[in-house]
Amino acid sequence: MSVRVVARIRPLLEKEQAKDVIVTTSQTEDGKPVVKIPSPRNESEEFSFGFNSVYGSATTQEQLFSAEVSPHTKALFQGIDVTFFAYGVTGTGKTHTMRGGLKLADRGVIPRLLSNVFRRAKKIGKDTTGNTSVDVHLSYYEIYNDKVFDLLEPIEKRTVAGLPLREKDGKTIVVGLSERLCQDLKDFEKLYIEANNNRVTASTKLNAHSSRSHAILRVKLTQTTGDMVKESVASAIDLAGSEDNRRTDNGKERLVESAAINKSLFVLSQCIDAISRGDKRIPYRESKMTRILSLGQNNGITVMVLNLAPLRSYHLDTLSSLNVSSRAKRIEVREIENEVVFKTQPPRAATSTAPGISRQPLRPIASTHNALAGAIAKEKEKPERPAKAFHVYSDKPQKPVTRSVPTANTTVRRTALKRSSEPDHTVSGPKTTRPALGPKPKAEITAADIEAMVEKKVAEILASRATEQVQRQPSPSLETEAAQQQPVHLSDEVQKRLEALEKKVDASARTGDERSPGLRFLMHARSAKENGDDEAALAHYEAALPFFPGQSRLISKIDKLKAKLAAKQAALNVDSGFDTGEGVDAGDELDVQKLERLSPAKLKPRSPRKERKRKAFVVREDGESESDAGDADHEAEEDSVIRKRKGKTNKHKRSKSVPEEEEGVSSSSNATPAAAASGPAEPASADPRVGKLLYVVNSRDETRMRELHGLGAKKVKDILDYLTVLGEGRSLQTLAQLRMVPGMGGKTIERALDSIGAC
Ligand SMILES: Nc1ncnc2c1ncn2[C@@H]1O[C@H](COP(=O)(O)OP(=O)(O)OP(=O)(O)O)[C@@H](O)[C@H]1O
Repeated sequence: MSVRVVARIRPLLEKEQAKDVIVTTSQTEDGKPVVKIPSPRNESEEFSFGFNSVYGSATTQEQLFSAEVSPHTKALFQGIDVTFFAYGVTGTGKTHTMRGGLKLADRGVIPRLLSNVFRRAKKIGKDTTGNTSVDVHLSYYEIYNDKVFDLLEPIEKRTVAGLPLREKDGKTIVVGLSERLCQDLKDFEKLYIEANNNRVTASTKLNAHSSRSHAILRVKLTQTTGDMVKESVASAIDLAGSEDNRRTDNGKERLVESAAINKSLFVLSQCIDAISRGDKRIPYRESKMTRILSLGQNNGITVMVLNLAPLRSYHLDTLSSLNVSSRAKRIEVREIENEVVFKTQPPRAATSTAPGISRQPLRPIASTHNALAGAIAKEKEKPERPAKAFHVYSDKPQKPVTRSVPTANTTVRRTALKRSSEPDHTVSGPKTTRPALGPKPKAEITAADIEAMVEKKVAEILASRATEQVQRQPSPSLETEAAQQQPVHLSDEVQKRLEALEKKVDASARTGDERSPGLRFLMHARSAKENGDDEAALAHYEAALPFFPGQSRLISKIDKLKAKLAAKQAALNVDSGFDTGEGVDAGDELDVQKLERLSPAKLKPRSPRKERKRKAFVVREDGESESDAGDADHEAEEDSVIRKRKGKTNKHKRSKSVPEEEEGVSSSSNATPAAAASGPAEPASADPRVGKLLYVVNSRDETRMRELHGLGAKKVKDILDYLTVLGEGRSLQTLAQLRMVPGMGGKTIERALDSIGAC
């Protein structure tokens, strides 16, 4: 079964006006529900995105619950895990959907679900005249700035690092998470209200109670009949909203949070993309949220609610979330009942008797059954039933099952995956042994920490893509590989620009300019853009925004890239034929020709002549002339940031050290990216070792690089980082280029060449 994806459009709020509504609901001719939204470039064109269900602004909480949640409580009691999560831009109604208001009619999915669970549990007890008992345990935690905090514990107990995650028996575990027994709805409400007070919220202009963290509620049901114990979990997740910092007027701290939130959502969209493409490697591990959500790895039922605001002011963000969520429909999950476990000796022994139930953190199930999603067209083979792999649960030494289950006399019949009843002896000591955090833990998370985290994640994603690309290629012998390799050339001009920018960033970091991380992001963004990787460029520009709040050129670049990617995605949807009736509707007003005009990666190959012409004259899809105007302006902005700082801190040195750098940049502003990318190549070296060395480097294969003399872990990492900045599919062509990598001096290269020669 696929992830069920439903869209919910919120009503207009006070002060919002009907004339600004651009998102509407509709149906295809064969009755499939769609959300419609105009193209940001041409209002007369409309995109249609299909979902399993679409709920308009008049939908009540009761209606949504009855249609999307209530039917799954039966499955939950059958032992199937269920996950509901709300996704969408900030202020679109995720918290309203999940939590809702205090009035009875306004209550959201979570209180209604609990109410259902208790009612059903009571009925089961009655129907079985007490033979079956149902225990309900609650865990509630948040992921704030990529750290996990227990919401059922007082804030003073939080540690700086938050709770660690661990993989165990195919599940992602939050180590040390507390669990509370709830007898009835009143118990739950008390706990839930208290916990929500702990949740990190802050005011923003857009939404007075905007949630700054992802909140995950875990409801564990333990049904005991005689010596049989069945356990299942309902997870209800209210994701933090991606947000547009222009509209929120965020302060610096909020901007840093925002970068972390946007990044984790970016990683989620990367996971969805990777799954729907059928990639082997899904980047779950790049963020805690995706690791916990394990979308597509979890067995059971998953319902994603896409919350939408109907307004024009959300246009691009809405389009982007429609794109992501419409792809999520392709994710396959398995509805597998959890195993019944019989009361027995300590479950740890049971686990040790169950061979083969160990998690392969990144691939196992996703790469098998969700390879299906992307490969639906490729092959219809049924993958093997996987070891069960999901859930968000606590492995804290246990109360629930172990407490109520005798520890002798009975045996385990099946593979015991009674994870939450397993005492975890490997878990480190109780949380109180960790250094307690002061009342304001947020103060300890610096902008630099977040910046490093964000940068690392983006770099990792890009690096993993690159690695994957290398892995996909067959691996012929070194000689033939080196000979066959056709590196993409970056001209001297482009190299100079990147080098100059890099110097500026370093200089800015040395003098402690707090915007230096932002400059670094800009550099990475430009590099990605040069290389045609718009997604990476967008991610880096967005990461840079908090450091240059309100900068119009940067904002405009982000908008243009978003529009470009949205159009590109829409074009791909149509092109692949996948989304007929779902996603962009090929039968609608859009046609391939129109999309082609919108799409940056034109669908049809051009003749070389046309291509040359295009490079010379064409206006890029993002609205910038392919001549230098756009980049030059932007560069000027970056330069001005640096010049201002230099003016302040280093005036007297400027005349000596700056000209070379500035010359590099200003001359580069005259170079068009297209022209630069097609500039003349440097002559190839006559020394055959050079080709081999460059081949090994460009393979991005860490192990092979480490085999060369002089390339230790740090240097290899520097090379990989440099290649990441260079972009996917790009490579170093000359030793001169290799020398630009930090730490790759002449001696190092000589040693590496010698070792190549020796092998
Ligand atoms: N279906 C709805 N009916 C009535 N009001 C709604 C609905 N959906 C959202 N709202 C209102 O819209 C505002 C924003 O909603 P909410 O706080 O749930 O957004 P959110 O997506 O959770 O935002 P964030 O990501 O910032 O937490 C709130 O005032 C909420 O009451």
